Amino acid sequence: MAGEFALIHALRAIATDPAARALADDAAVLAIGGETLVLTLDTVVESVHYLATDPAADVAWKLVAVNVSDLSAKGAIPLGCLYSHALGEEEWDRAFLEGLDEACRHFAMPLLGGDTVRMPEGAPRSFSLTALGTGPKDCAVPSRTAAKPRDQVWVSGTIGDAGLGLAAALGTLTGPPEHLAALAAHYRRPMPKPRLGAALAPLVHAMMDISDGLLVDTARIAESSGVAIRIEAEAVPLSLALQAVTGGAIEARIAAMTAGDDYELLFTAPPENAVSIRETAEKANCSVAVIGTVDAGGGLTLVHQGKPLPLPERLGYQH
Ligand SMILES: Nc1ncnc2c1ncn2[C@@H]1O[C@H](COP(=O)(O)OP(=O)(O)O)[C@@H](O)[C@H]1O
Ligand SMILES: Cc1ncc(C[n+]2csc(CCOP(=O)(O)OP(=O)(O)O)c2C)c(N)n1
Ligand SMILES: [Mg+2]
Repeated sequence: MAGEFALIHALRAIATDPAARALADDAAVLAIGGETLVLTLDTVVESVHYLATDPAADVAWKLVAVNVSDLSAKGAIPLGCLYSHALGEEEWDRAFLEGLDEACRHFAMPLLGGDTVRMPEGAPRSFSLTALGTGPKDCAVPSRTAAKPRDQVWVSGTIGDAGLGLAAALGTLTGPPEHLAALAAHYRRPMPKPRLGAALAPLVHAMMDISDGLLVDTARIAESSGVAIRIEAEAVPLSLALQAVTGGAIEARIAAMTAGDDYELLFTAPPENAVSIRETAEKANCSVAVIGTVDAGGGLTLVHQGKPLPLPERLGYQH
């Protein structure tokens, strides 16, 4: 099979239960009695999702955070998690558990169980986590399929920090040490926002988290929803650290929009909800920005200072 896309396509014939959302969403959505259970599973693999040199506690944090990010995008509040641990060196494993404990406490997601295995000598390690959350009570669980013409496109936080943070962690980026440290922290310790996601759920049409890259994930909403989306490159929020290190020119913006590992929320909402969205974000102490618009039609277009900008060859990360 050619890769991630082909495999997931083939799996759709098996995962026909409506709760699977046709394997076209961030999480499964299972109605149980009057409640909605939201379920997701993400894995981190050495040398693919984290560096062997990353501190063990940060690897555990990332494992928890990438899963909480999927719950957040569905407006779900964490309920608990199960994880699978590949045994390693004793000290490293101990530090990993400290990070796991810290992250589970931070996101109020108790560890409920899991599994432990040993990989063959020398094999890279991987850690999987299944997160469960409770979906919103008074509205539908936001999907990738509900963007509508006239919607505004929004993102939370800033984009591209983790991508540069990887370069900082690899030592291939130069700049003021405090900025490099801030960028590396974005890479190692993503900060998803479950309270913001839950508060936004009633106000949005489509919502997902950005894991593979802003452009590719926006293209996924456009395709799933059967709409056209136009992104204004200059409206994409960039951190001061990213601007200071890169200068913030259009090439750096494009790199930020395609790097991935952001774990921010990407959502569309009707313009009449804009004031409530800004108030909601302020209450949650989070920043949000309008970066584009939804129209009838299909596909993704990029605009820079009013002029069309050709899409980069690579819109984001692909396995
Ligand atoms: N091995 C698998 N078995 C079943 N479903 C899968 C598998 N791999 C991916 N999926 C599903 O495919 C969809 C897209 O996957 P992915 O890109 O990993 O989602 P996300 O970015 O939200 O973590 C999701 O619905 C996910 O549950
Ligand atoms: C060592 C290393 N190289 C490259 C990356 C970049 N990267 C790897 S996977 C990924 C996308 C997110 O991972 P994925 O498994 O696709 O998560 P999902 O989309 O399922 O949430 C990115 C941006 C990284 N995080 N670490
Ligand atoms: Mg992915």
